Order: sequence, then structure tokens, then C-alpha cells
Amino acid sequence: MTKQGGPGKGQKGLRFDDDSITRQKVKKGTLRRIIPYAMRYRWPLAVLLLTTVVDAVITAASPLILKMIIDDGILPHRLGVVVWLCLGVAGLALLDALAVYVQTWCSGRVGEGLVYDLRTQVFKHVQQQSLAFFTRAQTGALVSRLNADVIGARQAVTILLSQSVSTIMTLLLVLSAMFYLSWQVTVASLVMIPFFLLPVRVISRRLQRLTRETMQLDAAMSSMMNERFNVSGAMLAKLYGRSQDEADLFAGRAGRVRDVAVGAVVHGRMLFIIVTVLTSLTTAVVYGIGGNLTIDGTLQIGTLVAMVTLLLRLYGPINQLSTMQVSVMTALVSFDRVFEVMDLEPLVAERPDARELPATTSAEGTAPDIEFDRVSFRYPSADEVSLASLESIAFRKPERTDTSWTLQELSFSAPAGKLTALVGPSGAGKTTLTHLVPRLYDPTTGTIRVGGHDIKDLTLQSLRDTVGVVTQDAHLFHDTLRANLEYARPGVSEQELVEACKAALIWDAVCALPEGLDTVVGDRGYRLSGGEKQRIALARLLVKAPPIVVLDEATAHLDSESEAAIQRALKTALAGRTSLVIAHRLSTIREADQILVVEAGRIRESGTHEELLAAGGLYADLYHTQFAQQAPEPAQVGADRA
Ligand SMILES: Nc1ncnc2c1ncn2[C@@H]1O[C@H](COP(=O)(O)OP(=O)(O)OP(=O)(O)O)[C@@H](O)[C@H]1O
Repeated sequence: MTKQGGPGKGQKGLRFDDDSITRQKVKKGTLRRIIPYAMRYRWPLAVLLLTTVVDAVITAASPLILKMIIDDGILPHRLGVVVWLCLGVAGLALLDALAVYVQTWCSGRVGEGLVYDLRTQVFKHVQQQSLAFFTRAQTGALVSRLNADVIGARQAVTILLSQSVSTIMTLLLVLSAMFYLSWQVTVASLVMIPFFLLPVRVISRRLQRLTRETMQLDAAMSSMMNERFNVSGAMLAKLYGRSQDEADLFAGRAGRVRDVAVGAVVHGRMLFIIVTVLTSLTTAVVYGIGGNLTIDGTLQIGTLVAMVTLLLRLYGPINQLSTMQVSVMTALVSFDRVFEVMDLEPLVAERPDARELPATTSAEGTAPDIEFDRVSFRYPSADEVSLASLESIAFRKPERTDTSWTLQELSFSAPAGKLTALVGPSGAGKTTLTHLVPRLYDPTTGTIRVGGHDIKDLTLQSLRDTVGVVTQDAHLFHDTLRANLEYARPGVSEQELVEACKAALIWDAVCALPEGLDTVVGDRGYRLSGGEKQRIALARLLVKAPPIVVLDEATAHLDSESEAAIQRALKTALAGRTSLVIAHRLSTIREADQILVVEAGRIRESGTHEELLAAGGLYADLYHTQFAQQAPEPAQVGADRA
């Protein structure tokens, strides 16, 4: 998340003008890495280069024909020559149009193909990152890698190959033609060019920086919109009465985008003005000197016209040549930024020789057990999981010291098919512990085994097929209930969906919805109550039917009817499964076959409810402060257990 000094105030934490972001140098070897991408399109690229050469030849040749029309046709009154040469010019114009058409098609094919390749690769790679990466990287910055940078990277291939070949070919051919026609006029017209090249270079460099900064600021702006326009962000702004501050903060960011964009437009225009002035001055020189030579009779009038036409065709490539280095650098930096994301090794990776976890069912006695063997865990630091440019905040100092262990030397076994409850004070590390089982994070030291297999030896797919997780605030996609449930197991039958909903005691509520299972839910859809959402999450778990269940019970206080419904639904969901439950309800704790008391990242006590109460330790304290008031009437306990 973006660190903020406070809405509307100076954004000290944000460093958009950070050198690491705007002045990035291209890393060594980037060019070499681009080649395989380009090679996939070698045929369209070859045609692209061929048509570029054809275009350059026609550009240089047509003024020469113009000269011949005037000098060899019009002046000596030879109509036949004029007609044939004009037909030649028309033919060349058509050929050039065809060449440019094919060139554009090939360039689009290569460019868009490259955008597709890079986008799909980055998307897949980002999905493989560990949860730690997503807790740090800004969504807007990530989205901009897939949009702006990927498009910038496309330029690298198209500019590098087609523009550079076209520029160099045109320059060589046009200059040769000019020298051939009159070396004196050519030299005179070229003398001024160096005086213009220096300012062009300086301005292009500034333009490059401004373009990069615009990209970064745009990413920050879209990040802010992403955060503020989702339901939770919008609600927070309203509840704390910060709408005006938010508007001011946004106006500040939009203002910077405006200022930088104005700078970019002005610099771009300055380049254009310089080239126009240069063209006008040199045209004047050519007409001045060439006119003189024509009056002398040294030059023919057709040669003079051809010289001026060639000169006008020279400045486009000269301008491109002076800015090409900058354009190529900008495009290469974009490639670099895409590679930077792709080089980020996922912290949780599958071993090359990973094995499938043998399929098990949830039938009593066949679910695998879970074993923690001296497991310690420390949350990875920022530079291990993320990139400064994805956080919009440069790392200034190491974030943590080696002593900040979240879990220390945990050893326990959650028996197969049994319910293990985790209790403990807030911040003790219970959620962190459960995140290690489906490998959302990997332990820093120690081993976790499922069914006797080290989970690091298993394929991620088979592990995640085996472990089902229900978090406290279950997320539902903005889609129909049916699609949300099918997400757990694509292809599940209607009958199974209905059964899962019935078992999670949510079927009646689903039937009461405007369109039943086809009601759109999630962030922008139909709002379900907290209890309903929990039971939908349980139904989704039942659709998946995993042998191991990791569950974080809702802390929200529910009315006794909903509480009883969830409790019954839970009993069904957990039956026969190896369950690890972060328990907030006395009823769950009483049901547990084993209770682990977690405090400050360690397991302090373990046993059954009765044993731990009798021991009079931490659990007994917790029981009296947190759970005792939930104690139901004796009659209800009896009913629950029945
Ligand atoms: N993504 C994270 N990065 C860094 N530290 C984290 C992260 N998530 C949690 N922590 C820290 O780890 C510690 C344990 O947090 P955890 O959420 O596991 O506790 P908990 O026992 O589940 O608490 P609660 O019952 O309040 O949910 C806390 O000090 C927390 O600040």
C-alpha cells in the first residue's frame, strides 16, 4: 500500500522523481534477451525490412526522375519523355504506397504479436508470485507494466529494426543522390546541421525523462483510483469524512501529470520547431547558392528542383537519427522493466522434480495428517519479494532485523480426520501458521509434512487440491453465485452445487435471492450478509471437497440462529477431514480433538478443552476472558453435540 504523509499534505513518502524510476539505465544484455522475442517473427520482420528498403530507394529516386522530367523533357520540349517519366513517377508512387501498406501490416503483426507474448508471460509470471509480493506491489504499478511498458517494449523492436534501417538507408541514398547532382550545394546545405543536432539531443533526453515520469505518475494515479473506488476504500473515505481530502490528494497527483505532460508537449513541439527552422534555412541556402549556379549555367534548373526536394527528404531521417538513440533507450528501458518483473523469482516455487500428493478422500481415516517439524517463519523483507518501482516507494533502509520471527520452533501434529483448534491472543501468529500449509508462504526453517510428504516436494497443484481454505472475510468475485461456486471445481454438476449449498445451510437463502444461483454477487453485485457470505464460502469449500480444511472462523457476533446454522454447516464441512481451525467460538473449541494455544509465535500449551482448563495456564486465562461468556445453556450444548 502507498505510504502517505496524509491526504492533501506533502507526499514525502512518494518519490516519483526517484532516479531509480525515471533515470533507469538499460541493463547489460537486454538487447540479447530481446532477440529471441524478435526471432519468433522472423518472416514478417524480413518482409518489413525489405519493404523499408524499397521505400527508401523510391524516396531517393523520385526527385531524380523529377530532374529528368524538367531537364530532359520540359526544357528541350520532348513530350514523349515527359509522359513516360510521369508514368514512371506514378508507378513508383503506387509501388511505394504498396510497400508502405505491407510495411505497416508487418510492423503491426510483429509489434502486436510481441505485446501479446510479453503480456501473457508477465501475467502468468505475476500469478506465480507468492502472497508476499501481492501484499507489497501496487496494483496500478503492476497494471502499468502490462500496459504502458509492454507497449513501450514493442517500440524497441519496431524502432530498432524498421526505423533504423529506414533512416540509415534513406540518409545514404538521398545524400548520394545530392552529391551526385551537386557536391557544392550539398556541402553548403550540410554545414548547418551540426549546430542543430546538439539542442535536438538535449531536448530529446529531457523528453525521454518526461515520458517516463508521465508513465510513473499515471500508474500512481490509477493505483489511487483502484484503491479509492472499491467498496471498502469508498466506505472508509465516507466514514472518516475525508472525501474532500481525497479529492485534493487526487487533484495534486492529476496536477503533476498535467505539469509533466505540458513539459512533454512543449519539448516535443520544440523539436519540431528546430527541424522546421533548419529546413527553411537550408532551403534558403540551397536556393541562394543553387540559384547562383543555375544563373551561371553550372546547374540545370531541374537539378536545383531535385536538390530542394531531396533536401526536404533528408531532414526527416536526420531528425530521427538525432532522437533515435533516445527513442531506442526509452524503448529498451521499457523492455528492462518488463524483464525486471519476469526476473523476480517467485519465493514459493515448485521443485523441478516435484511429485503429486497421492489423491485422498475425506472419508473417515483416509485424509492425510499435517505435521509441523521445528518450523520457524519470518515475513520476507521488501527487497526479497518486490521491486521498488512496483511500490512507488524507493527502499531507503532495511525494514527488519533478523530477530523479528513471527513463528518460532513450532512442532505439532494435526491428526488425520480430526479437528485441531488454534487459539491465542491477537497477533500471536495463528493466521500466519495456517498460511504455511497451502504454501502461501514457505517456512524460513523447518519442515511441514502432509500425509508424511514434505510439502516442498509436492506439486503446488496437488497440494492446493488437497488443502481447502476458508478465510474470515471470504472473497467473492463480481460474478454469479454459480460462477463463484464453480471456481472451486469447474464442471461441477447442478446437483452437486445444490447439495453443497444445502450442506452449508445456505440453500434457502440462495433460493430467496432475486435470481437464485444466477444472482451476481461480489464487490459490485448483490451484498450478502456476513453470515451468508461465510456459508457461501463453506459451500465453495464443499464443492471442492478437499481432504484438509484450514478455516478462520468469523469473529463477527452473529445472532444465535445464524450462529447455530454456521455451527451445523461447519460440522458437515469438517466431518472426516483433517481440520486446522482458528477458533473464535467456544462451541468449536469444545468440538476440537486437540487445542493448540499460540502466543508470540510459539505453541505454549496443547491438549483438550478439559485438560487445558484443568492445567490452569494460558488457555484457562483466555477461556475466562474470551470464551466463558459464550457458554451456551447446557441444553444447547447437548443439542449441538447430538
Ligand atoms: N504480510 C505480512 N507482512 C509482515 N508481517 C505480517 C504480515 N501479516 C502479518 N504480519 C505480522 O505477523 C504477526 C502475526 O500475525 P497473524 O495475522 O498471524 O496473527 P493472528 O494470531 O492471526 O492474529 P489475529 O487473531 O488478530 O488475526 C503480527 O505481528 C503481524 O503484524
